[in-house]
Amino acid sequence: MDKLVIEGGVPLHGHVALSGSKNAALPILLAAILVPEKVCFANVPPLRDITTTIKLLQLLGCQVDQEGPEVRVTAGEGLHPQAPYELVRTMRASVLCLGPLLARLGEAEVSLPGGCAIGARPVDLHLRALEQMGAEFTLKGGDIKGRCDRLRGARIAFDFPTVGGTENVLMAAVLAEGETVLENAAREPEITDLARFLNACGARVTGHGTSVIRVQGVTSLRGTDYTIMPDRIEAGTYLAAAAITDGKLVLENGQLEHIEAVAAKLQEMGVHIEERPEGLVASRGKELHGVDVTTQPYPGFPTDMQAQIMALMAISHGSGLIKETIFENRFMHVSELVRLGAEIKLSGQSAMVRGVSSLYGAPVMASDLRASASLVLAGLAAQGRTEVRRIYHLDRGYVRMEEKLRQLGARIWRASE
Ligand SMILES: CC(=O)N[C@H]1[C@@H](OP(=O)(O)OP(=O)(O)OC[C@H]2O[C@@H](n3ccc(=O)[nH]c3=O)[C@H](O)[C@@H]2O)O[C@H](CO)[C@@H](O)[C@@H]1O
Ligand SMILES: C=C(OP(=O)(O)O)C(=O)O
Repeated sequence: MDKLVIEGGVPLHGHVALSGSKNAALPILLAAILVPEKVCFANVPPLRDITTTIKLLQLLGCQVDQEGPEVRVTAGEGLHPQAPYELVRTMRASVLCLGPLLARLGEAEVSLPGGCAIGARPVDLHLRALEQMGAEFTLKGGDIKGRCDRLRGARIAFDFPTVGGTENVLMAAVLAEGETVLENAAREPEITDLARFLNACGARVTGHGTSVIRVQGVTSLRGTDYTIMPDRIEAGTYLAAAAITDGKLVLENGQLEHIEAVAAKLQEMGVHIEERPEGLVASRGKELHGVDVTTQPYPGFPTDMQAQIMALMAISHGSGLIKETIFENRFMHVSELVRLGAEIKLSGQSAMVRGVSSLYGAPVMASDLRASASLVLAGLAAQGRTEVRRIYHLDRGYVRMEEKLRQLGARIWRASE
């Protein structure tokens, strides 16, 4: 197993190129199941989750080839409807093949993903919405088995603006008969990216980016070329890296409009962020201050940035309260940040962070993807040596993070345990 070793205390400087978005690429690659012709994707981030998705597409009968960030998928004849547990358990996003398989084949057999370190992560809202469109489900041996004739359009009002649920239903609706209206739909930029891809294939989706999405079903989709959007969570993480090390970074292809809530909180803390032609420029102001943060669905502050802003608050002046409202167990990084000298008190879904003047290197354990990123950030700021173990979590979502950081001046390397 690999670990990252960090000698902290070096301010980061330079340009960093953002990779394609993991959370956009995963559903969009699976949406290719809907398209019988070849689809050519660019800017696909070379990540462990992408490799898993490609394996899944191949198991489902798609032809896939990959050259770096370019991935070509053909979902021709002879598709299979089964997504096995071995793959689904390693990547929750696998459940997003349910909507496309039902729409394309009229059947799907996808293992129930189960929970993960950050929470239970149920899919009841996905299933209920697909049932409204005519699908029938049974659960046997841990597998969801779904069947339908051609799905029919429906008016679906989500109880909560679920990101995965909106994606699954949106993909199912593009080939359904008639109109589907999704109310209280998720508004995340990754949903917009998915809708744009589907429209490029001939789908008729409007309203994406708002909470009411309308889909006029069509009978088939055609192949296209599509470039995945840049990763806004990677962007937020590097903004935090500039601030926590007291450096100055230019995030090439960073888009402020996708991370306004994050930028606003960082600015409130004292970070300078500017949008320039060369990218987003971030540097620390004179002094950083703690702020209160509550995670919310987009356009609110993203849960995927909660751990990283906590690391930054750990070395800011004053205190701040962080409330996590999306996942019930997304505070696993707290005890590890405390090992580095942070002062954080947990109470239910809230964490009170009292800034300290410095952190001190220590061995720490990553429990999930963004927790890993927060420990790397803290390690970059800490005095002495930090070792972050179990970084397979980090590799699920950050492209060559240690190489990118090293190019910015960080003393960080990968070693095996
Ligand atoms: C709203 C939100 O911030 N969603 C995040 C969530 O998406 P992801 O798609 O994983 O999760 P959802 O948006 O669906 O879930 C958000 C909340 O709804 C609940 N829920 C969801 C589906 C369902 O069928 N039943 C149900 O009860 C979940 O338990 C959770 O509390 O994790 C991703 C990875 O960290 C993030 O990129 C998304 O931004
Ligand atoms: C937890 C995350 O991803 P996933 O939904 O793939 O687990 C994330 O992107 O922060």
